[in-house]
This record gives sequence, structure tokens and C-alpha cells, in this order.
Amino acid sequence: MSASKETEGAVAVITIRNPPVNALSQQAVESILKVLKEVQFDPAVKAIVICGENGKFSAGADIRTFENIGQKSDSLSHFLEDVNSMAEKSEKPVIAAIEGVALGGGLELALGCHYRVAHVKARLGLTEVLLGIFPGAGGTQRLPRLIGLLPALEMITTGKIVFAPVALKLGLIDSVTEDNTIKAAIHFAQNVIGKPLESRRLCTKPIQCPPNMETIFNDSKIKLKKLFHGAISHQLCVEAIRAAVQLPFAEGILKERELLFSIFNSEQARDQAKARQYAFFAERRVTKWTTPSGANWKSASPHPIGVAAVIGLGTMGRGIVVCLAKAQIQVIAVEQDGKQLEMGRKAVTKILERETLTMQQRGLALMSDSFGSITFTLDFNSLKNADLVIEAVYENMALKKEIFKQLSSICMPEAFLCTNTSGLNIDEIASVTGRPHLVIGTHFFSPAHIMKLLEVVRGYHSSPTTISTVINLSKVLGKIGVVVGNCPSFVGNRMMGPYLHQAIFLLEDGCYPEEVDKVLEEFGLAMGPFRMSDLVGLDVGWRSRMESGLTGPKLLPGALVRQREGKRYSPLPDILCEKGRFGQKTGRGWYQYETVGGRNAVPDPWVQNFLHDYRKAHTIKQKPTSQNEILEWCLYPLINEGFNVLEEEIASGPEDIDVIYNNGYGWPRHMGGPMFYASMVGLPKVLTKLEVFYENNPDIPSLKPSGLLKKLVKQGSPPLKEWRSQLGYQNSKL
Ligand SMILES: CC/C=C\C=C\CC(=O)SCCNC(=O)CCNC(=O)[C@H](O)C(C)(C)COP(=O)(O)OP(=O)(O)OC[C@H]1O[C@@H](n2cnc3c(N)ncnc32)[C@H](O)[C@@H]1OP(=O)(O)O
Repeated sequence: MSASKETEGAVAVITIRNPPVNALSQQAVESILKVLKEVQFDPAVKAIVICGENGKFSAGADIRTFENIGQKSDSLSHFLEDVNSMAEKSEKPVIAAIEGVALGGGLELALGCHYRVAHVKARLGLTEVLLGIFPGAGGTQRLPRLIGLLPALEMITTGKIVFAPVALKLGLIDSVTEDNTIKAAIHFAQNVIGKPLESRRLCTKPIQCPPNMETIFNDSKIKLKKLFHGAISHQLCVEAIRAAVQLPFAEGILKERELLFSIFNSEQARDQAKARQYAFFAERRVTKWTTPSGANWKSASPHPIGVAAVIGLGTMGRGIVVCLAKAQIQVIAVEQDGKQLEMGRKAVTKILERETLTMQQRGLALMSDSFGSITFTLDFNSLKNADLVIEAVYENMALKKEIFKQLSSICMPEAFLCTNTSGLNIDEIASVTGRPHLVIGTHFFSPAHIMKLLEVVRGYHSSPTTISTVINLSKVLGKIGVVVGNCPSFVGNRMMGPYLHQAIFLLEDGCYPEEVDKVLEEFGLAMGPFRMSDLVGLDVGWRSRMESGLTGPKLLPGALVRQREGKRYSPLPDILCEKGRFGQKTGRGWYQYETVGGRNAVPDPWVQNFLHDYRKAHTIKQKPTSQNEILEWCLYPLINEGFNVLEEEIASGPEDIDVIYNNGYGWPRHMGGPMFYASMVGLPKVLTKLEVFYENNPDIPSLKPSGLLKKLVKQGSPPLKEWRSQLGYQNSKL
């Protein structure tokens, strides 16, 4: 961990060294300061270049040192600001040579420099807000002075990262190079030696402000509240930028410091920051997968995938084709039916056109011919050329088995066979092939080209190489792959089950869909259970319940309306479906919509009357339910199922579950994920509540507290990072 100096003629090159990402620890900043002082006083040095070792400028503060967030991170920011200020005041030109990343404190350091030269592929951003803090080393004061109020407001409040070409357009950097960045920066430095520096010092620059600033700040706060559901740091960013506009630079720096300090002083803001930092490391932790049999990320090497095939061009298949093509993988897209194939081709082309436009807007000159080529075909035999096949037909075991039987004989013997399913048994599908070790589940989330999560479902026979290949593929696709075990509905949907049932029981007991949704959305979930069900389509669950005989023609005669095999059952969603209310797709569901396919959910008086009549018909007494009761009643059973999933070794650690929920189910990152949330609430409290719920509702088995939860409480509720050791897995490094 150091910064070193070399000289190239009259130019001193300071290199930050702290592998793997040149994070700015206390020691690293001390070292930069020391070398910077040294070169300031060296008469032979006429200009200074600052760069990072191994193609990365700096990923900002060392997040690992934030563990006990408080004064320490606060003073680290002040310290970095001292360095920034020294660079800014230097009488010799200081040039940041940005390769790879300049993020958070890394970009703040670059803003203290007089000039910035970046490699064309470099990424720049003030990402602090995504870790629950905000730029505290002058970033909120310098960025608006450099690129203007509105772009700075957007970058700082959302943590948006821009590529060098966009940064150049914004005026964030002065030059872009496709060649050696350090050499380009040295050359740049040589050209500016002796030129006046006053106009290059951001601390002296006025901010160009539009006249309606107050409206801009207020609108921004409202927008951020909706977007980030009550996360405090985003709001504070706006206040810091307001200070940049209203105060002289030095006072603005003091205000920035005061606001940052307020995060460390508020328990709620501190918890949100802890949760976000946990979520960051949890995403890295899940790449180091393990299975109960002892296979792990180190024990297998992934195979590269040059050609991938997708079978079925419905909504999921189309999205999967798009993400493979975007990753420049050659795709064979197969359909059974000519009309479906044509519709699929058109839909994929349309999405890729939109993606091209977005890429261009983001400064990535990626034209459609830079996507992997796609062959649309009805010919199943073309699958013989694929390294990996993803079957994405609808959820029907017989159909999937039929397809896998064919794949087994058509595909290369070493080809990997994946099934995109949200809950079917992988082993049953693998059993019809002659290569169960190469079969694995890939549960994509809709829309597949956008959602980051991929549940990678290991079957009993899936080999470590197969797991490793698909996890690697998920990274290539820009997704986060989480390895999970094979059980009905896997991890995410399995935990959703009790949550959705609980929400529906609340309707029987006196709540309305909009009331329940409001509580969960205020908690931070992207969508409450009823809006989400309307989006997914109520018919999906209805079909599956009919299939399993819970409702419809297969229901055994004499079954009670509100009970199945002695367990509480609510027929409410079945009745809605019988009335043709499938959600957004029919314009009616738990809500009403302005049109068929509309998205704006409006409370429906029909639903209210229907619930009223239903309660009356079943003589259910309406119970008043507080917001807190709604929250606990819905979330604690979801968490409880998470503990069951851990106990059964379906997920290998709490981080896996949290990554799944943060990236696939709209869980608010500033709440860390359901398991992290449970650890913050306190396991004894969750357990006690579940015990009371179960005692009062013995006909709801999902309320029965999980054995693992009880065990952890009995052991004195160890911190989350120790739960893994209770499962026989290696200890978490978090
Ligand atoms: C002196 C401080 C003064 C002011 C304070 C300012 C506040 C901040 O700067 S907050 C930090 C802001 N920085 C970020 O948000 C960047 C976070 N990192 C990333 O986004 C990515 O890691 C990446 C830099 C884009 C690299 O991505 P990738 O190539 O996919 O590799 P990863 O697997 O993500 O990371 C590799 C390895 O590095 C660890 N790591 C990354 N960033 C940091 C960091 N800032 N601090 C500490 N460690 C970091 C990451 O955990 C990985 O470690 P493993 O042990 O291999 O898992």
C-alpha cells in the first residue's frame, strides 16, 4: 500500500499502489500526500501526473475500513480533501491519468487535479451514495463547478457512472486516449508546463446556475424519495450541492463535512450505510460459491462459451437472446413454429435497436454489428453447434423432458444443457438425458435483458465445471449468478410463497390491497404484493393451483372453502381469476387499470365491495391492523422461510438470499436484504413474533419458527457473518 514516484524528464509520475483496485486507505492517502509534497519542492519537477497501478486509477475509499462506520470514514474524507486541496493549489500543473476506474474518492482526487486525461474505456463516478454516504472530499463542491449544476446533481445523487467519451462531453475530463494513458498524460503535462493554472482550480470557479434552482432541488428530492424509497444519503447529496451553489467554496466544504458527519450521527442513516456496504460485499461473496458436497469456485474452471442456443422465443427466450448477443456471444435462436419465430425475431430486433441507442447515449459506440450474430431457425439440428443451450419454453415438465431428450442426442457430448425454470425439478429434467452432470437450471428474471439476477440451480448431478461455467457466463452477461439448490420454487420464489399468502390473509381479515401495498412500499419494496401480483399475472399462480388440485376441476369434493388438508387457504385470488381478473394483462386484478396492459394501479371499488361481501358471507370479523403489524405479518414469514432455505442447504449463506432479494425482488438495498434486515431487527424479536403468530394461527404452517432461527437465538444471536458456520459451510469473510 503505497504511492511511488518516477520522473520522465520534467514530469513526476506518482503511482497509487493498493491492489486490487488501488483503494484509498489511510496509508495510501498518507503516501500520496508525502510524495506530492516531495515533488512540489523538487525544482527539477515542472509538472505532476497521478495514476494508479495495473490499469486502475482508484476505486475510491477502502470500503473494508468502513466496517465500523463513524468518525474514521469521516476523517478519512477530510484527509483526502487536504490532498485534493494541495494538488489544486500546486503551482505546478497536476494531471490525473485515469485508466480503468476513478470512483468515489478516486474521482474526488482527480477533481483536485488541474487536468484529467482518461482512457476511452475508463469509468468515472461519484458512487458514494450507493454505499449510503456521499462524496465528502470536496466532490459535491467541485463537480458542479466543473460540469454544471444539473449533470452534477444527477451524478452525485444517483451514483451514476459514465464512460470516458461521455465524461469528455460533460467537460469532466480534458482528453480521451485509446493508447497508453500514462504516456498520453505525460505528453499532455509537457504541453501545459508554464501555462496559468488559476482557471484550472475548481475552488475558484463560479457555478453556472439556472434561475429556478429551488424548484430543481425540491423536485430532485421528491424524485429521489420515490426512486430510493426513503434512503437518507440521496437527500443529503442535494443539500450538499445546494451549499455548493449558495456558499463560497471554503464554506461549502465545511457544510459538506457537517452533512457527512450527520450521517455518522444518525442511527438510521448509519444502518442504511451498513446495509448498502454489506450488499456490496455480499455480491462479491456469492461469486465464491460452495456446494454442500464441498465443490467450490476454486475447484473448477469455467469453459468459455462461444456459441449459445436458446429454445423458445417467448418473453423470457427473447430477453435471454438479447443478453447473450449483447455479450457478443453467437446465438442460435430456435422455435418450433414459423409464426412464433418471426414474432420472436421482430421483438429481438426491436430490443436490440433500443439497446444500441442507449449504448450510443452512454458513449459506447456499439453498433448492432458489434452484437453477437443471431441465427433464427426452426431447425433443431442446428443445436449441434452450440457450446451451451438454454431451454426457455413455458413451465411444463412433460414438454421440457421431451426437449431435453432431443438435446441429449443432438448436441455435442460436452455441451451444457440449461433449463430456464422458476421452480421445476432440475433432476427430473436431467434424468432423461445421458449427461445429467452437464444439466443445470438457469432461472432468469423478467425482463431477462434487464434484470441482474440469475438463480443458478445445481441439480444433484450438476458438475462443478457446469456450475462454474454458468456462473462465469452470468458475469459475462453482466448479471449476478447465485448458486442455489434444487427444491420447488428454489430460493426467491419459495420465500415469496408465505409472504404472498400472508398478504392475502390480511384481505380476508379486513385490509384492502392498497393499504397492504402502501406499508410494504413505504418500507422500501419496489412494489407491494398486490401490485406485483397484478404485474406478474394472477393466472400464473391460478394455473399452478389448478394443476395441483387446490382449486378447479381437480379439487376433491367436500373440500372446505377456506381450508386445504387442515391448513388455512384463501380462495380470493382464485375467485378473481374465475371472474377474468388476471391483473394488468386484463386491465383488472387486485386493482383497476386505465386500459388492458395499463400500468397505473388504481384502487377498485369493485374489489372493496367484493371483499366486504366475502367477509360477510364467511362471517369474518374485520380486525384492525396497524402498519407495523402488516409489516411483521408479511415479512417475518418470508424471513422464516429464508432460515428454512439455509437449514436445508438450498442457499449456502444469508448473503446469497440477500443478493437474490436485492437484485430480483425489489428489496431496498438500504435494508440490506431480508436476512440482513432480520439481523438488524434482532433475531429474538423475529422469533418471538413468529411464535405468537404461530400460536394464534396453528393452521398456517409457514409461521412455525425455523429450527435454524431457534438455534441461532439459543446461541445468543451471533452476527450474520457467523451464521454460515452453523451450516457446516466455510465461515463468511464479511
Ligand atoms: C480516502 C477516502 C476519502 C474519501 C472517501 C470517499 C468515499 C468513497 O470513495 S466510497 C467508495 C466508492 N467506490 C466505489 O463505490 C467502488 C466500488 N467498487 C466497484 O464498483 C467495483 O469493485 C469495481 C472497482 C468497478 C471493480 O469491479 P470488478 O472488476 O467487477 O471487480 P470486483 O470483484 O468488484 O472487485 C475486485 C476486488 O476489489 C474489492 N474492492 C472493490 N472496490 C473496493 C473498494 N473501494 N474498497 C475495498 N475493496 C474494494 C472487491 O471487494 C473485490 O475483492 P474480493 O476480495 O476479490 O472480493
